[in-house]
Amino acid sequence: MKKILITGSNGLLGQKLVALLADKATYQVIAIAKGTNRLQSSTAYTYQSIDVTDQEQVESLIAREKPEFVIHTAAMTNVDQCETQKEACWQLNVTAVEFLVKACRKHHCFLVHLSTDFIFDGENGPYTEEAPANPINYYGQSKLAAEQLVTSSDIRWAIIRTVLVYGIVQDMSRNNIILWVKKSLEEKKTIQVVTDQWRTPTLAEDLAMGCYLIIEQEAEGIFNIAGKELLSPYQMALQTASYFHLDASYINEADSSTFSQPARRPLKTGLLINKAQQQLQFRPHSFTDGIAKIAAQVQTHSL
Ligand SMILES: NC(=O)C1=CN([C@@H]2O[C@H](COP(=O)(O)OP(=O)(O)OC[C@H]3O[C@@H](n4cnc5c(N)ncnc54)[C@H](OP(=O)(O)O)[C@@H]3O)[C@@H](O)[C@H]2O)C=CC1
Ligand SMILES: Cc1cn([C@H]2C[C@H](O)[C@@H](COP(=O)(O)OP(=O)(O)O[C@H]3O[C@@H](C)C(=O)[C@@H](O)[C@H]3O)O2)c(=O)[nH]c1=O
Repeated sequence: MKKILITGSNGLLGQKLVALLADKATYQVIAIAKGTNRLQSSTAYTYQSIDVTDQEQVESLIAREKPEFVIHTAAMTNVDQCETQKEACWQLNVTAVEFLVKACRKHHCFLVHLSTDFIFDGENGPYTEEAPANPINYYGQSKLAAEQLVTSSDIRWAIIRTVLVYGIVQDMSRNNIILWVKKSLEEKKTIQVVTDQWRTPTLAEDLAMGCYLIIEQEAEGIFNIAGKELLSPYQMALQTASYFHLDASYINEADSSTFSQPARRPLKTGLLINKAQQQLQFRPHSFTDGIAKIAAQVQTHSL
């Protein structure tokens, strides 16, 4: 039985990962998050409240548990908040990674680190794993700095880059496009949705599966794990309306330049997943099948 430690277990990916791995007889799961456990209770994993920005807590946790694998999902994922609270963003997105790398080095853990398409400037996506990074906002800068800490270390590591993750879990840390569009249209609220940004949206379950394939194969290096369709948020909104039979006339086309957000967003990102498809046999759902998967879960979660 292999011990696996998952940080950020209250988050969207964290909850999906614990659900996926706790069911496997070959893994012993330790879920880590700040504060109280928001996952449904189960005997198939243990939970510990740990602040990953506290070096002492990180070091003693890894020393005590000595996991074979650490999957690090915890991060400040509110891109505008990263822009306005730079110090807190750096602490969580970079300094915590430094603590984890040090502890993994000392205790010989394989680190799987989660990263993002926002390390790119969005000038010529979709991107391969080799494309040169050039972040245009602070969140992207922090995630790139964290990648550099991992890649320059001599531990065993994998970096998973992903894009616009959507899904549904208990007490969500952040909203995502499908839930936001669905709720807005149900409430007959008009929404402005951009036509000039491009992403390969990623179903949270597919991302969790990508993490699982990496640890199963102990695959080292950088892997793009994302959906297979390049879509604009406007197209995603239309598909969501159509799936749930909601009135799409509440969806207005918008241009990114009309938005006044603290953080700039890269226009055309998206990640190419050929490497993961070939090397890991990663097979993501289509966007429509992803919406269907959420629809089947909506009733069991309080939004
Ligand atoms: N969501 C997306 O669209 C994308 C995400 N990613 C990356 O994927 C990873 C997972 O993202 P996702 O699951 O969506 O993110 P979430 O925001 O859903 O989850 C992040 C979790 O980290 C927890 N956390 C915050 N601070 C600390 C801390 N000091 N110690 C321990 N845990 C903490 C949060 O807790 P709390 O809930 O209490 O705030 C939250 O549950 C991240 O690294 C992110 O950068 C990459 C591309 C796209
Ligand atoms: C709120 C809003 C968003 N959108 C679009 C823009 C954007 O492409 C998409 C999602 O918007 P958000 O502001 O929620 O998400 P955003 O912060 O752009 O999402 C990012 O999050 C971080 C964590 C990542 O790592 C990235 O991969 C990326 O997905 O929806 C609109 O068109 N209209 C709106 O009113």
